[in-house]
Amino acid sequence: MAENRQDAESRTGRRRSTVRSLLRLWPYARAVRGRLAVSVTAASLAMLSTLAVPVVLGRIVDGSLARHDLDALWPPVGLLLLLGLVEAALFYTRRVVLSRPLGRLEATMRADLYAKLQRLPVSFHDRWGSGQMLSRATTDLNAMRLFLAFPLVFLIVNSVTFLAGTVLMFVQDWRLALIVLLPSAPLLVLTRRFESGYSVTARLAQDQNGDLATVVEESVLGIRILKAFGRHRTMAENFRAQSHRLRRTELRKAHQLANLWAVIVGLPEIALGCALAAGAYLVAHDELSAGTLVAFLSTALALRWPVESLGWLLAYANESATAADRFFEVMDEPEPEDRGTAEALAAPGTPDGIRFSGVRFRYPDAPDGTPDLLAGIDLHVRSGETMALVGATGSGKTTLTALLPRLYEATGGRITLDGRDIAELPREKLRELVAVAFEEPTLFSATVRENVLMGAPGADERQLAAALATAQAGFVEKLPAGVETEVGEQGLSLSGGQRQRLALARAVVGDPPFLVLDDPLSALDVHTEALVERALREVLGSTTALVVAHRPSTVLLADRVAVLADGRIEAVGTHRELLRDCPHYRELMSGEAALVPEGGRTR
Ligand SMILES: Nc1ncnc2c1ncn2[C@@H]1O[C@H](COP(=O)(O)OP(=O)(O)OP(=O)(O)O)[C@@H](O)[C@H]1O
Repeated sequence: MAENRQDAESRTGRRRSTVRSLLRLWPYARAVRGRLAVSVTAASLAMLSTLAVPVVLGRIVDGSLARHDLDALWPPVGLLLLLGLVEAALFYTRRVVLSRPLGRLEATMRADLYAKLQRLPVSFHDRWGSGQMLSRATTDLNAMRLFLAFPLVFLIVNSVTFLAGTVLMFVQDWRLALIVLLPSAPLLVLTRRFESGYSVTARLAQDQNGDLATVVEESVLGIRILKAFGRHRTMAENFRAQSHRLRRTELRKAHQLANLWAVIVGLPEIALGCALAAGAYLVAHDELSAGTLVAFLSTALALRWPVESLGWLLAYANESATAADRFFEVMDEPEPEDRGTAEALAAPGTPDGIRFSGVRFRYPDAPDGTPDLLAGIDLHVRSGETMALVGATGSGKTTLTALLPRLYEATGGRITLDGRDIAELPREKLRELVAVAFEEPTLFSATVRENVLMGAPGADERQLAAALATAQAGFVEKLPAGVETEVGEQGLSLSGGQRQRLALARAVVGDPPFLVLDDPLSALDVHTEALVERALREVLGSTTALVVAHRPSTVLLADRVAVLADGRIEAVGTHRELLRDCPHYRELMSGEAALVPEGGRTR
């Protein structure tokens, strides 16, 4: 997380172009371009009708009012009323025409982001805090939708209005127009400077938002641990510190915006005051009619909104550009290339089981100079055999098993399943062949049926019942709604043993030919352990399996045992053989393993 924040801060230091970032939204915005055009046209016409009001006012002052002809007053007054109605109708159209398609656009972008997150490798998720993803999928997407709905339209409309108003002012009186436009040059310089400063702060705020979401998520998920260890206060302090940091950044944003706003509002007001004084002088000297002055000042006043709104439109555009950057940062992440082909799968396999040959692996963020975590693994799990994998804590057992379904890609060597190189199998097909149950049996907020069938979406009722029976998950029948009972985060809380048996059912429901189990008996009480063990014996009887084991009861489920040490397989044999011949194994099984240094063995 700390690393994430550092990343975020270093990213904020990078200069970027707001326009370029926003242009990246075009592939999505293209789908609503017709409606965007209608919205911009409607809003432009509405603003132009606002500008027509001063012209009519000028005519009233110089015409019917100057001549004291009240009858001639009604047509222009009626016109003013009509202009008001047209303006209201056009603004309504502008809003309505975009709301529905933009909702769809946001949903499409969110679906794309979600699909991308599913495709990205586990190593990506190792690096990024979940809150960063959460804030991208919610706040950032929302910011981009709002930008297309409002600021984008008004940046265009206000520019058109400003140009039209400027032309009108020059037509009315070029001298007064020059006075009013005098502050434009300093305003341009100022907004440019504001933009670069504000984009850095906006990026920082959005990243800090993501970090804060991660803290909230971790503390909600880990609430039991936090309470049990009395750490909730520390976590609350951590949260407070982070939210304080975010508050400071938000305040900095508000300051930057306030400074810009003061100038954006102040300078034109001064210019307008000067124009009024000059106009009054010209009228007094008969160089300008009173009606033209009224029309001019009304036009200048009508341009206040396009100029004053510039501040927050720029701020919004900046935040949306930052949101787009953060969105595309994820979308641009390279996906692991899948060299696998269907032909490789079609090739007849030999019943060779699982074979690791010279397999090497190191995590991308492993410190330079450290040896590879797996430094040449040679191991053969015969077809139909159960192989237990033991080793000191941190020796790389979980990592080795994660290479089989290609959750991580081996950095060297070759792994074959029944003679077929896993690198040549399409990843999706490979994962149908290799089922996995992890140490922490994760259940989703869904029914028991949905959780189990996640292992084989096409499986029928009979296979579901068989998988539950194999996993000794008879307790399901006693749940309030049987297999339809909601479990997981927002459902019924199950015991550790129950969760582990459902995870096992999920692993076996598709009758996978290869099974990987990461310490399936961890943290179970004696009674539950016996139940899960019985379930495991059933499961292991029909497949080729690699089982990470920490204790003798798990090891005894296996036909043979492989000992992992210093990145290599140190010994392979039956439990008895290894107890007799392998001192390291004896240490591991006798509980002396605690004395074994991380990743290696006692020397
Ligand atoms: N995602 C990761 N990124 C970087 N290093 C990692 C990652 N996951 C694990 N490691 C490191 O790799 C080493 C091996 O971890 P692994 O989980 O494979 O060990 P293990 O043998 O299964 O340990 P245990 O018996 O405690 O479960 C550890 O030093 C760990 O810190």
